Amino acid sequence: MTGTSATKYQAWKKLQSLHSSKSSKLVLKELFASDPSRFSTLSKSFVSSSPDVNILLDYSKNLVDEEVLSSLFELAREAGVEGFRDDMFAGKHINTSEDRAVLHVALRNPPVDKGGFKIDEEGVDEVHGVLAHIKEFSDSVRSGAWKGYTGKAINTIVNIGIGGSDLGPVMVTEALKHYSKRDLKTHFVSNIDGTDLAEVLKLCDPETTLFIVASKTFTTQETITNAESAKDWFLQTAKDKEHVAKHFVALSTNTQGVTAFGISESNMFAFWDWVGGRYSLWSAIGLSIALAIGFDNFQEMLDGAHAMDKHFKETKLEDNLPVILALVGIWYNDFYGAQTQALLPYDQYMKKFADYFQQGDMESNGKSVTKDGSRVDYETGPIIWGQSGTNGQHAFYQLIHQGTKLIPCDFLAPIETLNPISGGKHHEILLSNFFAQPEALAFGKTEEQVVEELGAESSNAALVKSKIFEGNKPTNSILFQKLTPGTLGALVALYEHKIHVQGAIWGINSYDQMGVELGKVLAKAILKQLGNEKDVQGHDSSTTGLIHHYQKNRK
Ligand SMILES: O=P(O)(O)OC[C@H]1O[C@H](O)[C@@H](O)[C@@H](O)[C@@H]1O
Repeated sequence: MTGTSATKYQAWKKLQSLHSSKSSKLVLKELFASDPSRFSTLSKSFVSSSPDVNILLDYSKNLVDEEVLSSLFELAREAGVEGFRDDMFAGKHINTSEDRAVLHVALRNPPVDKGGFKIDEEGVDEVHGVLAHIKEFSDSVRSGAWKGYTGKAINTIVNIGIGGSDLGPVMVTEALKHYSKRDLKTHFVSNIDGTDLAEVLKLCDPETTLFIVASKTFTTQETITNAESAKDWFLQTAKDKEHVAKHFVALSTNTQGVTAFGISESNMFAFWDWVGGRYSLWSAIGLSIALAIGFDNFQEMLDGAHAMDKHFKETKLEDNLPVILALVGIWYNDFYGAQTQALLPYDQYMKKFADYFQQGDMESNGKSVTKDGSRVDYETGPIIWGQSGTNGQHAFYQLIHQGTKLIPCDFLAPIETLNPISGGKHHEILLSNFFAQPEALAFGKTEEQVVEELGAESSNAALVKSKIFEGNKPTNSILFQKLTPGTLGALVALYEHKIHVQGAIWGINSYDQMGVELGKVLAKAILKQLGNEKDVQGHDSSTTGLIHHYQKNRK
């Protein structure tokens, strides 16, 4: 069961021996040649009618055969993935180190009488009330009914937050820009570097700007400092503190912190400790999303995620998209020694998708002890990276094709574009690349092909070698109908559940983030010492030397 060291599972041992005995025989060219129905066997669809979502996952271009796949599913069963999944949906405290439930699925759960899951946990029955508050508020700002302190409507939103209180809204407002209200500008300030806030404030008019202070804990140094500075900037013009109420709202679980900051409770949108920061875009943290794209679109995104939740909860493992993605990922991560996983959306709107899942995946599964406190003796979470195609093709694909590292890639693309300019020509070119890259990665180019192509020049042996593509590089292809709010919701939930399944198999706690603490504590201690050289105490010679160098040279 979860918390167990993964190497103890029989299926894990079996996979190790399968890797030793047959990895050299898992050659995509041969696997495809010997099985004409490989694509139809190893591709699965997720279909929802409300909202309308259609996602095809083709995982046939992976270095797996029937035996490997069935052992991977055995591993999932042996590790108790199904029970652990059900525990999450039931509100059990699967975040053991913090003794918390993990209920981002409750944020997109319809009422039980409308087909929602029954979840018992404090706060769950408040979810729809907060959604109603988000609707009421976003409708009133978008319609112009909400007025700033001089009676003007709001035309600029500034979300101040960091990590999970920033990355989700940033990714989604970009991904769903097509649906956004263009006369309402949305900006995001996250970095403590004053440049971030200063540059955004240059674009704002205090009379027409609404600041959203987004922080689960309301103690995060970057966010509180940025919010204080934004308030000072606002009051330089507005003068009267009473006006803050019209221009500042808060998204938080910390009512006391919010009111101490000067934001009234009626301008606070609550959420609960069972919402992890990196899983919070579905909560009040999504207020900037609802403002940008309207509440109906926000709701459709929640519904798309819920449809994926149902699929994850109710579909047998062999047909379960998040489980399949998780298991093939584990095959490369733990048996082939792959260090990274690339996310490559062929949709410009999804250009922040990989950035978003850097936190989603790496903060969740970047752990090295199991839930029962033992050091793992296997690899856990992969390094997530990527960017939108075809830009990546002209930047880093060289290394994926011909470098020495194994980089499993997920390719994602919409069948229909939202911008069919020039008669759809751009989209056809984009998709031809989406189809070509996984094909090239899988099947490569042999020496014979290169020699034939080069003709007379083939006497140059080095040139021939440089043009060979070894191939056999694994990919998943995810083809969805169109980038609608519902589809985006389903795609994000797909990857969330992939992370959950991998964490369950590795026996780690995917829902705490102790690793972000130490640096924060040290920075606070150092901040107190920066004023005076004499105060710089308790550090190694490198850190002391760096601080002294700064102190001597600052102006
Ligand atoms: O919303 P908050 O509380 O400001 O936290 C912002 C971020 O802080 C830390 O980096 C982590 O805990 C993240 O998971 C979190 O998203």
